[in-house]
Amino acid sequence: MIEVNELTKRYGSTTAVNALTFTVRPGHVTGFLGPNGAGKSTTLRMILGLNRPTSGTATVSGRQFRDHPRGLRHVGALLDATAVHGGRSAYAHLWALARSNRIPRHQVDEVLQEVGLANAARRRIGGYSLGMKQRLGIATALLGDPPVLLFDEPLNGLDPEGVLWVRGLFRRLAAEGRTVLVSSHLMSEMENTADQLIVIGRGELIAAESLTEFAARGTGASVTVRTHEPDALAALVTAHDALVRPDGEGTLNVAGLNAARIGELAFQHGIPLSELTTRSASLEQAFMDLTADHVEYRAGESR
Ligand SMILES: Nc1ncnc2c1ncn2[C@@H]1O[C@H](COP(=O)(O)OP(=O)(O)OP(=O)(O)O)[C@@H](O)[C@H]1O
Repeated sequence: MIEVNELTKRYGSTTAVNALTFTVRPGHVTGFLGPNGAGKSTTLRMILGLNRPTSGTATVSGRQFRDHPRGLRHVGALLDATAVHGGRSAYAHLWALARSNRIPRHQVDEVLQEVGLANAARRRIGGYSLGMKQRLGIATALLGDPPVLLFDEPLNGLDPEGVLWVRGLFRRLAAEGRTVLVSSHLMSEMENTADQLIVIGRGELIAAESLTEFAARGTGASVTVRTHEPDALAALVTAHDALVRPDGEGTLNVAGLNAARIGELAFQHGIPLSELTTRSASLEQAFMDLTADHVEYRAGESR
């Protein structure tokens, strides 16, 4: 369990994290989402005791990280996969960490096997691709077999097979009863990865709910209607307060009325329809709508 309470971090006049409060429960993969600069990495670093909060607290299994004697056996984390000594081999890197955390050697072999790096373990990390470095970062997080795991943008640089593997791994770790927190700035990465979401923007909490609840927000759903009498249908639904946008030959995009009501109106007025399809807004769109007021940088605008 991770508990963040009124957590705040200021850098001079910049408030990176502002009175953030949330709980991450075991047994779930929790997505930690927010646009670039929202404060995700700063929050993760405070949970890990790497940054000191200006105020508030962050605890893991009820204790602040710096008070915990078990190190990597307490929390495993992947923060920046490229921040490793390029001259060492993956094996040497993991074995050094294992020794200093009193982790038995066989766990080095096990995690290398788990992440698919067993055959590359003796090669210099400097020659690794970004995807291989991400796998090594995940191996490092798993090394101490910890009950709580944090991953900052772990899908960066992974190929599609790697993404599928990571999703399966996270689900398995959660099913084992561990607490798994995964950050991303892309909803599309989280919708098949996480079952719980914490959404932040400009350092503040925007939403903490299940993916199902998030999807049910259903902002911006519209209906695509095809007919050979588009003008008559457009006039009809507009008279019932719908918004209509032509969408190609004989096709209208209608917002503000549901498909059942549009079908009923068309039937009553003798307008034949050849298509009537509800298009729910994508989760990505719902995420963008939700965080629109909290985006620090936006194309074509100065701050
Ligand atoms: N060491 C620092 N000194 C000054 N400002 C900082 C520092 N670290 C972070 N910030 C600022 O704090 C805010 C939050 O940054 P943070 O890296 O935590 O966001 P993020 O959500 O992880 O973003 P990204 O998805 O781009 O990694 C940003 O405005 C950033 O510029």
